[in-house]
Amino acid sequence: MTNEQPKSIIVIFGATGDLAKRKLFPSIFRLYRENKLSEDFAVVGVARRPWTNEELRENVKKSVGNLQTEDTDIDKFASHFYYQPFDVTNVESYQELKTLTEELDTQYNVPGNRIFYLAMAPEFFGTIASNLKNEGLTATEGWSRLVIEKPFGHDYQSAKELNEQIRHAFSEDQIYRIDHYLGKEMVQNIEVIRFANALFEPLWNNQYISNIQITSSETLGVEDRGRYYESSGALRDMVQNHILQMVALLAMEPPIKLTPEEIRSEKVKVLRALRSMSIDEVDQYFVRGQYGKGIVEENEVIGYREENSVDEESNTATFVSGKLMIDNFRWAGVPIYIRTGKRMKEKATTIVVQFKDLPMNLYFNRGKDIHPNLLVIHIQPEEGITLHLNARKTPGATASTPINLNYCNNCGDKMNTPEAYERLIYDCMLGDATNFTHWDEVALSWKFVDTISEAWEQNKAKDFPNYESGSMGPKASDALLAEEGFQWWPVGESNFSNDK
Ligand SMILES: NC(=O)C1=CN([C@@H]2O[C@H](COP(=O)(O)OP(=O)(O)OC[C@H]3O[C@@H](n4cnc5c(N)ncnc54)[C@H](OP(=O)(O)O)[C@@H]3O)[C@@H](O)[C@H]2O)C=CC1
Ligand SMILES: O=C1O[C@H](COP(=O)(O)O)[C@@H](O)[C@H](O)[C@H]1O
Repeated sequence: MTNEQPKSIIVIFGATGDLAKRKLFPSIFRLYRENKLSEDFAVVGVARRPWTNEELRENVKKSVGNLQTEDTDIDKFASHFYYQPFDVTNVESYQELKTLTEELDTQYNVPGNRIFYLAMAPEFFGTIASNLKNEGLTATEGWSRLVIEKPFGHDYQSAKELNEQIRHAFSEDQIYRIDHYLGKEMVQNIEVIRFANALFEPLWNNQYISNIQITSSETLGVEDRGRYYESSGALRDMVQNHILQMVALLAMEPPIKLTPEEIRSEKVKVLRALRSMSIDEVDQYFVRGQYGKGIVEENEVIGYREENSVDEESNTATFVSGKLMIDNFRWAGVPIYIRTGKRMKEKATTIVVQFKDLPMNLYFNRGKDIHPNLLVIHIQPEEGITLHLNARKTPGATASTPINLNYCNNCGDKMNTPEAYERLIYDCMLGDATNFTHWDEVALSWKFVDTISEAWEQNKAKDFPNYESGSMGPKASDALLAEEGFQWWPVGESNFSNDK
């Protein structure tokens, strides 16, 4: 992060909601605490609840209380927050919002810069964007940017319609579509690990890599989001966005420059090269699962079909694993395995790059001891890298033993690692769209995922629930790799120790 102190008025639509409380207020506070904001900023919260400025400020203080340090004045921070109660479908209210933001420009010395953060249900995105434009809130002397939360559509068609609605009011370079995985330190680090190391980039292709595995497992169930999740499932909730974004970063060609346009253009090429499937072929490449009851972190938990707002015969997948093929020169023949699910054994996001075996290994009994070189990128909860190598441990011995080289990015000081939302809000203030998703990426991801959803809607799962809570998913997910002689490597903490 740079030390610039961008000035803007941030309008949060949905300021009384969960996202604002859990992610947005704390992230803005951290930026303030780290002196990234100066005193020249204001936040206007919008929602229907008849709160006052004081009530919003009290809620802000509550949500950031645990982040306070000795040298931050939480009351002073909260005094930058203002509240405007209105229904976003009510056009007249936007004039009052306009007047307030203009007054705040003068009070906080802000040159007309605006961030409109839509922390609300997607059905309101189009209406808010049009009203902002039609009522003149975007016609200021400074810049205006629109930040949009997920889900961006339900499939390609609905995403396209939503995009068209928004584009009537904002140009593509004013739209910042959030994918919070792109704000994670180690996701941003993929590019650096690849392009700043002479060791990896020459090997980063189908001559030397046998397969890549991306796991994003959660221990949580659907919590109180049953209604949303029933229409989304793991495929739309995680694969269409976060997982495909990681695939694109891992597989893209080196961009000619590190500009948002060049990086995006390389990511788009990967998404275009994803092997498409016919509906009948989906089962060869993808496995779905739904959790039943079980034990997670020593607690008994209920199955998905027993969760609130979930159909007791639900066909929704809470787990997806799949084999992606990228049909281009670099990756032809290298499977990229992905898996994500709720109520799994461990909370971890881990990427494992498995290198091909040597043509002949003098130190191992071939077929018995196989210790391939692995590069493991730990995205969360640990942030770091492990390189699995082979070396002689005992002096004079002829045998080789697997050893791990570990680098941990957040072991020293977890407090100071910026949160994903903190980075993304700051990037947006600076006008850096690198870590936001462009429409072209969203469109291609939906087209890829739509075939799978269609296949699964046509052929209902007959074996749901098919994995126990606290496991690593259904057996068919292991079989997907076993068919080609591979196995899922351990994820999370179990892959982050020196004694393996
Ligand atoms: N919560 C999370 O962790 C995440 C959320 N998201 C996305 O962020 C968005 C917001 O989610 P979340 O905060 O959880 O949702 P909530 O339901 O908690 O909040 C919704 C907000 O919208 C306001 N609202 C609803 N209708 C209107 C209206 N007609 N006019 C004005 N305000 C209205 C509500 O306030 P009031 O009732 O006072 O009007 C509330 O502030 C969604 O798109 C979600 O998918 C994405 C990733 C994670
Ligand atoms: O976008 C989402 O992500 C979370 C997982 O995010 P993480 O940062 O905790 O890995 C997931 O729980 C949620 O269902 C999904 O909407």
